Amino acid sequence: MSEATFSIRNGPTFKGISFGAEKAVAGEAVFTTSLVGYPESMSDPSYTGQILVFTQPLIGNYGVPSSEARDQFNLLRFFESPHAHVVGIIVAEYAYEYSHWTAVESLGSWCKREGVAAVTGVDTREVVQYLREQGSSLGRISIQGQKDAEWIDPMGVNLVAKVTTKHPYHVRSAESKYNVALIDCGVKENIVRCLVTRGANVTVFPYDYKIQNVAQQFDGVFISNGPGDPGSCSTTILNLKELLQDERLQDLPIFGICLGHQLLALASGGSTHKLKYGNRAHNIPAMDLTTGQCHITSQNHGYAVDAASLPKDWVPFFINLNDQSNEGMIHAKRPIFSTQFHPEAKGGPTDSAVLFDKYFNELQQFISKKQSDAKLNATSSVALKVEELPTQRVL
Ligand SMILES: NC(=O)CC[C@H](N)C(=O)O
Repeated sequence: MSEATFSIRNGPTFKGISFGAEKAVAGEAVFTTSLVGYPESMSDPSYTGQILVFTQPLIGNYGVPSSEARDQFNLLRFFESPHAHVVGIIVAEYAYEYSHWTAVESLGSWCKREGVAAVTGVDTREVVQYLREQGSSLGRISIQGQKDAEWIDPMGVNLVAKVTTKHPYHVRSAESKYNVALIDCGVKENIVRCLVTRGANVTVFPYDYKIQNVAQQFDGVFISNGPGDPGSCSTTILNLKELLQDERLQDLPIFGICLGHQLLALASGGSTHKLKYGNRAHNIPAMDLTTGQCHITSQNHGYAVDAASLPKDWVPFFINLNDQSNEGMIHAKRPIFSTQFHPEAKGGPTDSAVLFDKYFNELQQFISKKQSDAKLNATSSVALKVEELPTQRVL
């Protein structure tokens, strides 16, 4: 066990003990107030390049489940992607002893295998007070006796290109009632699961795939979560712009989550901005502006859509009841909507799973319309043989 320090650029330094990979790392320091779900958060590709500070003081007490176990759809049973994406974690008290029926190893041993630096013994209350005042900052973890890592701002890097599947893959549902094209900007496994368990075969495409060329083969398009600044995803934004403008696809259902929401807003002519310190928690209240109902939501984002920038025909769908930031948008005439929060949860509450049901109602209506409308039955410009694709993400 080595001594380690966590430093914030132009800010304080905290001394602690390393319990993960003994490796000097640097990234953006952000905090989450979620109480559980560290395997899910750390394997969520949206955290790529970040040092995650947990405000929950005791972390590691239920160990880490198998990162290989898969369900009947060949999806990872316990993780949101096959690997950890945070570069480091900071905790107040690491639980060296762990116990849970799903645990196969300790958090420390998983961090070591995954190359994630981990520091315990830090006053995380003080870290968060600093980050709340100063805003998200660059951070680094140093290990005694090792050279420090250079400061890195991951937001200046095309992180989506790092985490997207390298080739299209196909996940088959039991019923095969619908066919959904998913744009993978760093998709969480449970988003794919929420689609296949409702009867959709899901074809997952790399983030820069010309989705507009194959969209006619599908009953709906889905845009995933993902890391980094939405503004740096220009290829996806251009593809989405063409998709939205295609006359033949005006009835195509589209659903976007988190980065997917931000990209849809940018492709429609709206704008985004960086929040002071972001929203990362599993209990953030978001109000549905169409019903007045409040959903308790799972969140992990540093950017937000400017509601006032939304062009004509788009209306805010949800609003954050803590900071009043935009939490979603809905098209006034077309079956398109998106949310900043995570209706798929993992971790977090499932209050908003109903939004997947809304999407599936729209897929069903689209299929019925296609059957009675010859124009929409036009064949796609690129014939894609989904049966020949691999069945899991290509790293
Ligand atoms: N979870 C996400 O998709 C995050 C979106 C984006 N990277 C942000 O930080 O705002």
